[in-house]
Amino acid sequence: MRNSSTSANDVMMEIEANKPQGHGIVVGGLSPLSETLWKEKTNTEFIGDVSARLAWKDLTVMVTLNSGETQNVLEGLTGYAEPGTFTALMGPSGSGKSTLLDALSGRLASNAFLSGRVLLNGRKANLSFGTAAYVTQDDTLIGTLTVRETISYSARLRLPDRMPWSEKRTLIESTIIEMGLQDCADTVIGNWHLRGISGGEKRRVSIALEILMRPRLLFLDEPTSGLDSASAFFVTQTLRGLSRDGRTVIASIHQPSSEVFELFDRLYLLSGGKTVYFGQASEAYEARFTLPSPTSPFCFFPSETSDKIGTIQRRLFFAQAGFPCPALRNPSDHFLRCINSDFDKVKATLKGSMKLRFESNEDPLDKTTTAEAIRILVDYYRRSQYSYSANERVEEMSKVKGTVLDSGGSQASFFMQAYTLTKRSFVNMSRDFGYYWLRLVIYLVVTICIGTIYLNVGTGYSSILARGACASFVFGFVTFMSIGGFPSFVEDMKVFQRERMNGHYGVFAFVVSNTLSAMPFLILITFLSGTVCYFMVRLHPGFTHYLFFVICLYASVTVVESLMMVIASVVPNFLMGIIIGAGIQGIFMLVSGYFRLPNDIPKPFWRYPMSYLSFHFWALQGQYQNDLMGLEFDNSSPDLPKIPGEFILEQIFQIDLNRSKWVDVSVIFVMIITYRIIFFIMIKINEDVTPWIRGYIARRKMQQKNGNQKQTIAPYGLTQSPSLRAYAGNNGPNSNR
Ligand SMILES: Nc1ncnc2c1ncn2[C@@H]1O[C@H](COP(=O)(O)OP(=O)(O)OP(=O)(O)O)[C@@H](O)[C@H]1O
Repeated sequence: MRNSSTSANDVMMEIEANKPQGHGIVVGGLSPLSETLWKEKTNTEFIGDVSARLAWKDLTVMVTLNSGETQNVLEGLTGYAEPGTFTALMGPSGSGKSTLLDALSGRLASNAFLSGRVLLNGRKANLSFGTAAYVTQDDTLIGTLTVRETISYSARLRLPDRMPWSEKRTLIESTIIEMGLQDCADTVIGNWHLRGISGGEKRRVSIALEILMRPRLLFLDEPTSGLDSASAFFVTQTLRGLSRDGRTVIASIHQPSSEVFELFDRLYLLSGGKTVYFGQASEAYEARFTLPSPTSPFCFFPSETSDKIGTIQRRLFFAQAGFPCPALRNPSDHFLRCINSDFDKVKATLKGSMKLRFESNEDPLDKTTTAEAIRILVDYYRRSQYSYSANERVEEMSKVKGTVLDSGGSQASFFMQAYTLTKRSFVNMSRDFGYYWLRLVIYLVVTICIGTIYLNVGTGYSSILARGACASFVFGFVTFMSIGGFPSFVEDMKVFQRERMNGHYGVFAFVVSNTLSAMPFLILITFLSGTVCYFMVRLHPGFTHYLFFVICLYASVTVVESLMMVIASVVPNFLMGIIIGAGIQGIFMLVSGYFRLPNDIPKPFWRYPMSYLSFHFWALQGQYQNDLMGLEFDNSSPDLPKIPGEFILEQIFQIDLNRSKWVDVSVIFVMIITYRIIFFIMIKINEDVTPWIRGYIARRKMQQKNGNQKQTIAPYGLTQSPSLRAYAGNNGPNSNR
């Protein structure tokens, strides 16, 4: 953990090749606003050329499968991405696009091992969650916030506290303009009951959040997936615009239209984890263009063609390799058609006239299998000028050592993070009808039902059991209904995970804000419904008795929420989470002392420790005392003396009267704090320990398999992917994570 006054050296790795001369004069590729931001961050007047030149050489990624078998997902990839360019990773499904993106951005899964070199500005890149921005495929945004609010909260969470609000606002507004979101800036993102912005706009909001800190390197996983062709074009055009601002943009793209394809600068085409093509996107297929001079160092065309200078029709990569793009076929469709082996299966299923049509086609691709086409293309690329020039350029780039700016992590203080998150969460809860408002309605309806059924319960003989049953229902079933908030918790966790992966704030700030923001709603719900229930049933009269009842109800509902948050941190699937939460609460209810009296509960396990772990048990113990103590009840016959509440408590409900009811409710508050601590620990375990254990298991399985087979599978030098711990430790300027 580092303290918040991050030194310039922590953030700016060294300036060698581009060392500025004089005082504060060199600003490479940064807009004035970005420059201000970086100056805040680096606390220095000197900023060298901070553009990101990424190169990778002989990159191999091997994954360990459950069986212990290993599989090479990427094999010996070499390539580069330069500032001011937009590089598209393309390939059929399963070709390794996402894995390449993850390998370059330091986000590989724990069972994945990497060999080869990834260099950022000539230095071994440690891009683990921070140096670059990464936009994932899912738009996990808060549906109730407007676009401007979403970006503003993100800015407050990450920009330094001491940065004036006017500057922050300029940054927010410039980001909105840069992403072309002006028209929908005040429209809500949208959720199940709020109609919001379109899919393409959502994607641009996700990108806006990541470019807010002005990263020099931007990774995007399938930014156009699920969008119609117009939205996909607009998103890609925006990405190209971002690259033109001196940024390095790399995106995996599945099946681009020809208009989208034209926007790519470089194309990295993958099949089965191997390079099929890497070079200018326009040079992959037949095109009309101007040849460079044969004496130019950038003239990489085959010698027999490089003697012509001028604008001519060229046969480029795919045509040279024997697979020209037929007229009227979208080039990207053609590339994927060439390298997607699923087409072999499609061809095999064709019969009759369809098959004949395929075989009589002029396209050479129809006369060979896709597997064979892939083999030819991979071999052709390996021996081509394209591969040669890529290797040369990577070598050149690895020799030039430059500045690496660390754009990740929040620069805001813990208090700013906690305050902003609490406010954002509160606003979301108050706007989302499904979060608490619906629950308030249901709670009121249910408590009115309870009130009418136990109306004015009195102190008759039969009311003894009725009071017990009423308390048991309120503190058992009514608190149980809090489980209904679980889907909202899961959504919160998704947003948290995305933001956390990109270093937007610390775990502690999230846990604190999550606790505080829900508090007013829970107080409102429990005090309103508790009041209805208390006065309709006419429980033990007196203000302290009323207060105890509602406080105990509040504590019980809050403890259920805290338990469900712990479950959400472990099981992020809402159906499974609800089932697990219901199961745990069912067990706790069983040992609460109502369905089986405390002394009758089997001692091992059920009485000790289960009943003591059950918050229902403590709530009932407290409420029984609160309700019965000091009252007198009619006996079964009018001739018999009245029964004191203390007698019922001790003899019938088996309550320990030596313990104050306030102690009982305090235990529930201790449980709330304990669950919140467990919640914090579970998040940390998920971030730090789980990937380590998974990696260890993967390594062990691989070693065992190697031992059994008496051969070495893992190539020498394979290293495991970095974990989130590395990210939090190295990149977060805030020590308060
Ligand atoms: N951590 C992992 N463990 C096991 N297999 C993996 C792992 N990561 C990737 N793979 C496998 O590697 C192959 C490539 O996966 P990857 O997600 O990179 O492909 P992709 O080209 O992005 O596919 P898509 O377009 O469908 O997202 C797949 O067969 C996938 O199952």
